[in-house]
Amino acid sequence: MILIKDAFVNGKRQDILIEGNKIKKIGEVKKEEIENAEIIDGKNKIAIPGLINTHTHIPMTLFRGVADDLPLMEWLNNYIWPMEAKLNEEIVYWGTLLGCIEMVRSGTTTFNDMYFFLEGIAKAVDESGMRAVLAYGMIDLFDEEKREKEIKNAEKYINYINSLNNSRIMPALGPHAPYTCSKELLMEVNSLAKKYNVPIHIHMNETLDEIKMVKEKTGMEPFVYLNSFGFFDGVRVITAHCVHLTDEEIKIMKEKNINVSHNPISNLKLASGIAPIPKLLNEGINITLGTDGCGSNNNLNLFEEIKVSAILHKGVNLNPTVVKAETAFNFATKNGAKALNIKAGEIKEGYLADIVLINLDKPYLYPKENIMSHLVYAFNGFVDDVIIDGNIVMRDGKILTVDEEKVYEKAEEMYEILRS
Ligand SMILES: CSC[C@H]1O[C@@H](n2cnc3c(O)ncnc32)[C@H](O)[C@@H]1O
Ligand SMILES: [Zn+2]
Repeated sequence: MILIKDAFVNGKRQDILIEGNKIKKIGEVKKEEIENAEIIDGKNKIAIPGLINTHTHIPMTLFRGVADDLPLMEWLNNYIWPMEAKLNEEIVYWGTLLGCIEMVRSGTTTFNDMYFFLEGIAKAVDESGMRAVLAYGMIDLFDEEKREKEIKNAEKYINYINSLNNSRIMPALGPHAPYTCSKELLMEVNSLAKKYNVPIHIHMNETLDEIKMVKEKTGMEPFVYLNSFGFFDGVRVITAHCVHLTDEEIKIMKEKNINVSHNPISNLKLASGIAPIPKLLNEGINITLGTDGCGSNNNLNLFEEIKVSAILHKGVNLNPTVVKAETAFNFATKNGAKALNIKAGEIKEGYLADIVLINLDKPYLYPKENIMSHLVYAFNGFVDDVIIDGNIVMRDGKILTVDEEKVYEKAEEMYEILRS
């Protein structure tokens, strides 16, 4: 049992009692209700739900700063993919641990990832104590032999993740994008998602160039094309980016209940464009937030994404009311939980105990009113305590699950291999 005593939660001072991996009670907890509970003093701290990052390539922490100031296709073809050819389980494992440390330190408790070498990723996630949805990233480049290999790999990894029997680590399918995956592969992904009851995580409509490629090949915009062969039918889909969309595509997204992972910083840095979030919100589409990988962001601090999503759309729409503070905060909490189908993203009795505490004694969090505003517009993301699945992962700024110094040392070592 864990008791968070006297924290500021859901608008008032109260206690939070955690039993197992769930929140048992919120309110006043009496001595008789707790046996051997670990007590965390919440005085002067605010408790918020752990943040949910819905689009990452976590081992790409090791690609931070290696190829800046480039457009997507040049970035991928000339820098990222050649370096990714050197990856192995060990490199990915240490890169993932580095990413987990960064996310925990900035208040993220769950992430939705697409990458290669999932055994290394899953091992690191398990050790770090984080919650994650892991998809093997599939690319067949329209080649039949590659397609068969990718489908086998994807199925193998779903079975592998399931075999871990760890409720914090869930499988998904990750076809990279319509410009790198054939129709046959995408149709097989739809069948596998139904067979294993797993979500699909895919890049959609990130740049004008890729949309042009899909239109030249199929005569249709990407969402229209995928919808034409039932890709969105009967499955849960999280689509990253969604920057350039036609009205017809937005209609499909609404009809098919598609979840959007909005990645404003990656989109700005790669000069891909700005997603029409206010328009999607008006249609009732579920908007969540993702950082994307560290090669294009260049960090995993979701608080930055919250702030940018709240201010960017005001600026481009010349309207300060379009994405309000609480709306942006919900992108990173409630909405992310909905997309990933987990009972998290809110501090409520019966919900998963994924809780973050922030010490309010910081110059940028005074005066201590309008806390939601501070979290969105003023906070830098450095949190103090993190509980995931009912376990204390960070306490008073110290990560308890991994040896941080060793990870930093290994990250440098792995980077040397990648750049050699
Ligand atoms: C198939 S695993 C994931 C694959 O995606 C690459 N990637 C990283 N960021 C982006 C992005 O913004 N758009 C498209 N692809 C991206 C990553 O390097 C892996 O190769
Ligand atoms: Zn991505």
